[in-house]
Amino acid sequence: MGEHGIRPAAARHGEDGDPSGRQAPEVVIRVRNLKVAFGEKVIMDGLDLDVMRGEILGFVGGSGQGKSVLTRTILGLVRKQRGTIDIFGENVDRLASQQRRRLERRIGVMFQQGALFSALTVKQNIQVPMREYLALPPDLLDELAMVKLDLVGLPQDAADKAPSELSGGMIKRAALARALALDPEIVFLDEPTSGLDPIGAAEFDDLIVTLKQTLGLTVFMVTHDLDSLYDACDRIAALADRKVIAVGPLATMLASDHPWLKAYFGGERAMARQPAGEREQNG
Ligand SMILES: Nc1ncnc2c1ncn2[C@@H]1O[C@H](COP(=O)(O)OP(=O)(O)OP(=O)(O)O)[C@@H](O)[C@H]1O
Repeated sequence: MGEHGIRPAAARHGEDGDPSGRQAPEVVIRVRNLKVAFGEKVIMDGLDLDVMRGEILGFVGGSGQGKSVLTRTILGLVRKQRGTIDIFGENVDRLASQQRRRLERRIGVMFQQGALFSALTVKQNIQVPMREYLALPPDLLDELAMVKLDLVGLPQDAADKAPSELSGGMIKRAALARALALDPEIVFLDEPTSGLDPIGAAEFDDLIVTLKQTLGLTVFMVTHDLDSLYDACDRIAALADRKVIAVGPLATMLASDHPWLKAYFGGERAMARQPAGEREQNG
């Protein structure tokens, strides 16, 4: 265990003892037997989920099933009734406030619709987490914000614009830049491509895949977007009946007998995405 209770990345490598040199995939988020309820209304009960380092996990489920609630529970924004949540191998309930703060720095979040502060410029928005967690002089903060803009493919002149002056796609990118402000290891994206046209959505998916490949980012992405599930996600987890009912690569979803998954991945839009051979097998 590291000095502060959260192990540094280097210490995690080479400790699984596989003589072939292969490492077992590292679980960075482990949720077990989770129960969340609002009063009498139980949203999830007995929910288990693992998120692996370096993967893009797509999280799907019908509207109102609790995808956002699960995200917010993992982030510590919603109280759970039961269960454990380990992040980077640490039970989040046992973290002292200093450790909790260090953990927060390792996680970036992009809420639905971008949720930028409308009174701040793009640059100031990106600097919000930096100001909260880093004590850096203003010129260095400016430089860092420019690096983040570049990372998400926004032009430098977007820095001094207000969110209201940006297109939908640019807002998403600015929000992603803010989520990446502290060089997190995990990012949570809540419906990142909603409201984008298909080309903008595909470009955003490509960006996420590139960031995963270049930064080794782990991505937890709540999405309804079939294209993202097909093109960007390494694995998919499906929420229904208050639990994760299936988790695995796309093939696992396509092979599932669960009625919701059959309807979702076997619907007309989904079938149009599949190559003819797969369509026959799954139809
Ligand atoms: N703070 C809260 N108090 C009471 N009920 C809540 C609260 N937050 C969420 N809920 C309820 O929890 C359920 C799950 O909501 P959630 O937003 O997680 O669904 P979702 O799967 O993300 O849906 P969508 O795909 O439509 O965004 C809903 O019935 C919602 O009304």
